[in-house]
Amino acid sequence: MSATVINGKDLAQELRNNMKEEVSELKEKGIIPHLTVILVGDNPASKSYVNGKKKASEETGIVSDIIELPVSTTEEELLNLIKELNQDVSVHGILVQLPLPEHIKEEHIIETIIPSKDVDGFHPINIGRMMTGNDSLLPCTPYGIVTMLKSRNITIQGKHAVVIGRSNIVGKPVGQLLLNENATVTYCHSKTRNLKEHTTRADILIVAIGIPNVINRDHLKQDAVVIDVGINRTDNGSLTGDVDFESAKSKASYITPVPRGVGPMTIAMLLKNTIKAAKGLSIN
Ligand SMILES: NC(=O)C1=CN([C@@H]2O[C@H](COP(=O)(O)OP(=O)(O)OC[C@H]3O[C@@H](n4cnc5c(N)ncnc54)[C@H](OP(=O)(O)O)[C@@H]3O)[C@@H](O)[C@H]2O)C=CC1
Ligand SMILES: Nc1nc(=O)c2c([nH]1)NC[C@@H]1CN(c3ccc(C(=O)N[C@@H](CCC(=O)O)C(=O)O)cc3)C=[N+]21
Repeated sequence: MSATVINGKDLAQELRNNMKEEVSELKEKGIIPHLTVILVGDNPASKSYVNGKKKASEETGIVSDIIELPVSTTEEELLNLIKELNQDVSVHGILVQLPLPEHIKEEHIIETIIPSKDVDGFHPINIGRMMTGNDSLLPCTPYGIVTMLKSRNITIQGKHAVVIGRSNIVGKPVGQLLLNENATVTYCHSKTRNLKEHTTRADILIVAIGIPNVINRDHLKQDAVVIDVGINRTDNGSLTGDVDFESAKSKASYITPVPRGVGPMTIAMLLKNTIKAAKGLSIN
């Protein structure tokens, strides 16, 4: 038996097709959904992600602009730009691409974005609302993962979900969303002892580490659902996940590939959040 592959690229395309209609309905009411992405410095990987976001936005009719700033930009300058965008009624979503140069404190930036325009879902207000189960803009990668599971009617309730990774942008919030969906959640990280003892108990295994191919079939329970969040660039320039795909595929029931897995879903959820922000659905 070999796992069913959940193709995030195709699902993201399907979602974008549906969003096109929603965007044209908004436009008829005079609302043009508008996302502004800020990129500080010239990290090539960040540039490539940001361009992917712009392309996907435009496909759905969302207006998207990229503000590119030099690496020498001060924290104060960036904060002032965000405050201007917070006030600009034509802008519905603000995304500051991470990571930022070392002299800029990420939390200062994230906390300055008005929660109603925080389409990344990283502001403590949005995180807090997610934790309390209230309406919020959800972090895009976790939201994309839950959407992928639901698209295949994979039951989350009552399942044991094991998350490897506890970053603020992926690991922690994906565990919280799965808990909100009534999973029993275990978090693992770099200090976890006997990782395999935990992972082999997972019905759903979420891998968000950032080390190529460290998880393989020996880490899995038979027929586990495996979601690979990792994006690692190999020496020959291609992308690979944190999961050894061929090995894991031979034991899993469902698996996501890299590329064409979680990555495109992250962008689709960003667009969804931008539309939600444009509708003014989040009360901040
Ligand atoms: N597909 C997508 O849309 C996205 C993909 N990514 C990718 O996902 C991966 C993770 O990203 P991110 O969460 O930002 O990364 P971070 O580096 O912030 O976090 C990595 C996590 O993995 C844990 N970890 C590291 N080594 C091990 C190990 N040997 N065993 C178990 N746990 C370990 C760390 O533990 P500790 O906390 O103890 O240090 C940490 O919690 C990266 O490859 C990134 O590129 C990220 C965002 C979006
Ligand atoms: N403020 C902020 N928000 C983010 O959401 C954010 C960020 N900063 N910093 C970096 C990470 C990473 N991330 C990805 C999004 C899409 C793909 C994606 O679409 N990947 C394609 C491949 C793209 C390619 O070929 O380069 C795929 O996996 O198929 C990957 C990674 C968002 N991030």
